[in-house]
Amino acid sequence: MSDGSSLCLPPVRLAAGQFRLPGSKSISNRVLLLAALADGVTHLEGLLDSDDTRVMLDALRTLGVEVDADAPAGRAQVRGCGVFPVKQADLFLGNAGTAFRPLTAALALMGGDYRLSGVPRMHERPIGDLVDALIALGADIRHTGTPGYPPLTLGKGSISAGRPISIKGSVSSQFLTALLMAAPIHTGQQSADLVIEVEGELISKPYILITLNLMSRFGVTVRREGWQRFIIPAGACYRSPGTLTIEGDASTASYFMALGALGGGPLHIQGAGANSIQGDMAFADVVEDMGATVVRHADSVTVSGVRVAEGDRLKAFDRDFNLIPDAAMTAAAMALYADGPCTLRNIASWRVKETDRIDAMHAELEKLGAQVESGSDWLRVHPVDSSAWKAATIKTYDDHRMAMCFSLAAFGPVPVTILDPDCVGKTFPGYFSVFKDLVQA
Ligand SMILES: O=C(O)C1=C[C@@H](OP(=O)(O)O)[C@@H](O)[C@H](O)C1
Ligand SMILES: C=C(OP(=O)(O)O)C(=O)O
Repeated sequence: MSDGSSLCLPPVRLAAGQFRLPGSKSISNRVLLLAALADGVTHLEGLLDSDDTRVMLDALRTLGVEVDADAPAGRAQVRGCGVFPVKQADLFLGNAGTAFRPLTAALALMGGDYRLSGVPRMHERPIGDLVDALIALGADIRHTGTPGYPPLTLGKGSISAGRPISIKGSVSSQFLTALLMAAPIHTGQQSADLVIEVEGELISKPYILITLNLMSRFGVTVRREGWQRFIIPAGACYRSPGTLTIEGDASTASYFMALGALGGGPLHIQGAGANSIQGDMAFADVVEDMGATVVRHADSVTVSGVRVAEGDRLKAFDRDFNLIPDAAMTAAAMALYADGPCTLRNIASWRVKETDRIDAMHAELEKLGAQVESGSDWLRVHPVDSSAWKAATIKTYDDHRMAMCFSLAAFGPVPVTILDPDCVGKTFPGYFSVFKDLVQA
């Protein structure tokens, strides 16, 4: 069905079965960097094998870190080296925010001649708040293209962290994550604590909890005062935890929770559950509120639901999605089958991700026959009556989540064609083959 550049999905009615999630992108890229900075060898299990982890692995190897990876098996062995031995490198980081932002901070604190670049869209994704915070600390960073955006050129700098570092958190939580993860490069040699203060609003907070959890697994416990102040103790430095198993990706789980909710289920999703450290597991509450039945196990979730292809409807919602911006896109696609208009609020960060996701969602949902409204930080989707569905060709804007979300349109009565389905490779190259195994006409 796929000719490489498009994939036509015929209408489906049912979804059931079981499936193991690929490793979490957020955890994989964090632990690769933490392991590279730590003292000792770290054995990683369950590592995600995708575009985003590949650019991180390639960058670490280029920087002289010894990494022995069996990517398809999800295993890697990383020999940590504290400060990277290669002092001059040109790093290509694709469109991986979880590689670009933390590596910028780590390399800026280490000092060296580095150039960091990505795909054209990465050069439209802001990084100015992080760069300003690092420059205030004494780092030498220049924007070689548009001010405030990659590509970046890093130099030696002269780091002095006597005063609290201030970082804005209203554009991306990854800036605070980057400073937190890099901080021990500096604190390791200092006799004073390092204080990071968040200036103004902080979005996507659960990702900060992932960062703090993983830092503590590598021996660095950060003191947190609400969401305003983070204190990294003097002398803090990373130590390998030995072996670390990465849980399944909770954002990816959202597509399968949606499948169970729309296609009857039961759909048993293995690899992340009630014990997960990922905020996106809260998407289980969203599908439950829409009328699905969710059973939460320690590291799996089972979702059963209605059969929208037979005319059943999900309950409409009006909610704030700031804490789960990635899984929120899945809710926007599920809104096609709701019993009233669904409103997603507080999602301004969508505009600076893989594409402008508010505009992209708006345009593509309309092609299916939905009435859609949107504003600077919100989106409202009106459900589609079965007679109003249009067989559409969906643009995916090189955004893996657009492609995965729009597979859910296959529960409508007409075929849906997904352009460039391979863009799912950013986080889940095998998505469409698993999708086809779990659905039935
Ligand atoms: O830290 C992370 O792993 C992430 C943080 C979120 O970004 P923002 O903080 O920019 O919302 C999320 O959208 C991204 O996919 C992964
Ligand atoms: C926003 C995303 O990615 P990134 O880590 O590149 O920010 C995402 O995966 O939805």
